Amino acid sequence: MPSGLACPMNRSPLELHRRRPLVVGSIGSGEVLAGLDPADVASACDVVEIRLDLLSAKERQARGWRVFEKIPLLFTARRASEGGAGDLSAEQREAMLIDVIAEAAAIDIEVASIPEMAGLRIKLHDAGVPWIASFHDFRGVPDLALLHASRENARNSGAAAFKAAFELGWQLDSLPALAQFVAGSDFPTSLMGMGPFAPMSRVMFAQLGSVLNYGYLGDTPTAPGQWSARQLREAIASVSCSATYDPTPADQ
Ligand SMILES: O=C1C[C@@](O)(C(=O)O)C[C@@H](O)[C@@H]1O
Repeated sequence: MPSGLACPMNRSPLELHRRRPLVVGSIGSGEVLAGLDPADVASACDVVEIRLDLLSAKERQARGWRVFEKIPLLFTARRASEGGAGDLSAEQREAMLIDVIAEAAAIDIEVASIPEMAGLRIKLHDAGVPWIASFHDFRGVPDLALLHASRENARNSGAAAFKAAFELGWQLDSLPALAQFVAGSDFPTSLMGMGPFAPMSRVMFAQLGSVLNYGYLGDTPTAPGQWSARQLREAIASVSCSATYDPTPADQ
């Protein structure tokens, strides 16, 4: 199901499509943000994620992300229980995200934060800015029923896509069901492992139709086991598209 994400400020729209896995370059500190060359970033990824929770108040005010004027920006203010820094309250995170709506191609809202971000979701709807419903488990592979319920919650709440990141160690027997969760979905979905098998899982899930695939920019990973965005882009590009398993018609 193609899903055009409208973008303010003339940034190119994000087209979420399982046959075109996008690479998100995630920025994990103000120092990294200040040191990036926009042309270099544009060649490494399709979307830049600004982790507002990983920037200081001063760095947020400086709005250093404006140098990426031609690259779609995805803003995140991660809740502490899902790996966010600074133990920010829901009110603080919502205020940070509202402050960047005009610059955003998309906003990340955890599934767990959907109820408390009602005000933000109304503003995003009014501004025509899509949001990605996210889910994180740093301890292991989540129960598949929970993943399905979370994705339905995301869909019913108006998200443009569902994304889940989870620790992937030796639970490799869970891979066939996870593969089906992505490849068999009629709703834009992203999956990614973290930890020991993160790298291979990110290429595999991209092959299976994961729409947003995260790597880091600069030298600071924003999740355990990430590739750099450039490495991930090259790895995804180097696997055969004909190997893509897609049980649904191409126009879905
Ligand atoms: O949700 C995600 C995905 C991520 O956790 C990853 O596993 O690459 C990295 C985070 O910065 C981002 O917000």
